[in-house]
Amino acid sequence: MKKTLIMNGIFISNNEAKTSIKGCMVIEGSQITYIGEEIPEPRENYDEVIDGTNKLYMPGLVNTHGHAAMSLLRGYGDDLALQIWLEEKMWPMEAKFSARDVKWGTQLSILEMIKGGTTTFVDMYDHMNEVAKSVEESGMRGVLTRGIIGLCPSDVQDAKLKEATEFAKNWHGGANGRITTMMSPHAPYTCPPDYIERIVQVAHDLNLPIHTHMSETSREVQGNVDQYGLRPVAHLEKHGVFSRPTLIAHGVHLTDEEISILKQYDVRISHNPGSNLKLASGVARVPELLRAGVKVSLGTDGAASNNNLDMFEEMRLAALIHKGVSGDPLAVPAAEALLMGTKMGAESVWLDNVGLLQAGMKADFIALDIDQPHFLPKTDFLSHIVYSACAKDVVDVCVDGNWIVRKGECLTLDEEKIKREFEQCFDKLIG
Ligand SMILES: CSC[C@H]1O[C@@H](n2cnc3c(O)ncnc32)[C@H](O)[C@@H]1O
Ligand SMILES: [Zn+2]
Repeated sequence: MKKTLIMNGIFISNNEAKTSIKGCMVIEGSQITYIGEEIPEPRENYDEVIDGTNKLYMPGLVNTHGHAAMSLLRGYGDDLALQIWLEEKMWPMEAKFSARDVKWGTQLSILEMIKGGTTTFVDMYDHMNEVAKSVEESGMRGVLTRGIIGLCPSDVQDAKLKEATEFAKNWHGGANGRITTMMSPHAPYTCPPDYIERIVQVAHDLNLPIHTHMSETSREVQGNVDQYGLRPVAHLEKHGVFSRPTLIAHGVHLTDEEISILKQYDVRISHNPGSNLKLASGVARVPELLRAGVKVSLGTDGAASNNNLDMFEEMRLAALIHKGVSGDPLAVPAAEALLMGTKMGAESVWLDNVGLLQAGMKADFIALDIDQPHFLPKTDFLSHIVYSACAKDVVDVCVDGNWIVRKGECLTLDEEKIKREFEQCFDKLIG
């Protein structure tokens, strides 16, 4: 088993008294086995010794909601509200997407994500075999799910459910355990109740979690009340969704009572501040959710509603917007925002062994080049990560003990080829 020593680095630690330590980290196979100030064994005992001078090591970022292939729609349909954006812009274009489009759109997003420090991402889309194969090739982690929109004839509903089931079954535990799967009714407004119940039944049969969009806009909430006489939380509860472990994307419009129901069921919320701001959906009640003990993580959503996949930006937005809205500077402190982007993100997708630099955890970590003006003074690196850093600062990325980015270059995917193929797909789509 390969044994690597990284020395002279600064490491973000989970020790509350000391948020970073100057020292070294040891990786054996796919695991972190040591982190501390001293070198635990003589240097000759290691297969690889890395000088971490001027590097800040931190856990890889976990993006808990997105649609990677939507990079093909970046900059298309800007400045619209969700429902019009979906119905008039996204869905008509997505109807033209082939498996090849999803492959190259996804690979472009994977490149953007891993070069920017994201080591795990959640993806809800169509043509998911292409996404899974791309994750496998890239070396990163993926929590993948075929998103199901049920506004279609019953034979099409049946076919989509079958495809989602086969995908979830075939890929759960795939890519050496780096891929896990979920079942996904797209949203309460796109899946009739009986269809939601059938999807929940499959999640029970396969022992898998559910991932869905919910309570993203006030229009959605009102529409649910008008159509079903219930707000989305009560509606999904009634149709059994929360009987499975559940990850909700957005959860912007929630009452106090709904927050306590979500807590009771241990439902997790993927907060997507960039997308919520861009689509004018509102600002999620993150401080209240956190105070109630709900697990809140961060997602970018797709590149068409963000318009990048930079998780540093989401951490910064999460730390800033809730201060602005509440008038409370402690609404989301920097340390909480970092946890949301790392450990809470991992826990939100039921990965308990990633998201922290600690012995016994998986070696999913990134290094930032801190020999740059915006990392001075060398005082509080946790603060610098949340308030000052960005995706471009990432130089090295390791997932499951394997380097997938070194010196800013992706080692697993062919960047030039991906850009070429992506542009060909795009030209064909608009041609
Ligand atoms: C069926 S695959 C996923 C589906 O979701 C759409 N989508 C992208 N962003 C959002 C969002 O913020 N709310 C709801 N739905 C969204 C995407 O266009 C795909 O059709
Ligand atoms: Zn989404």
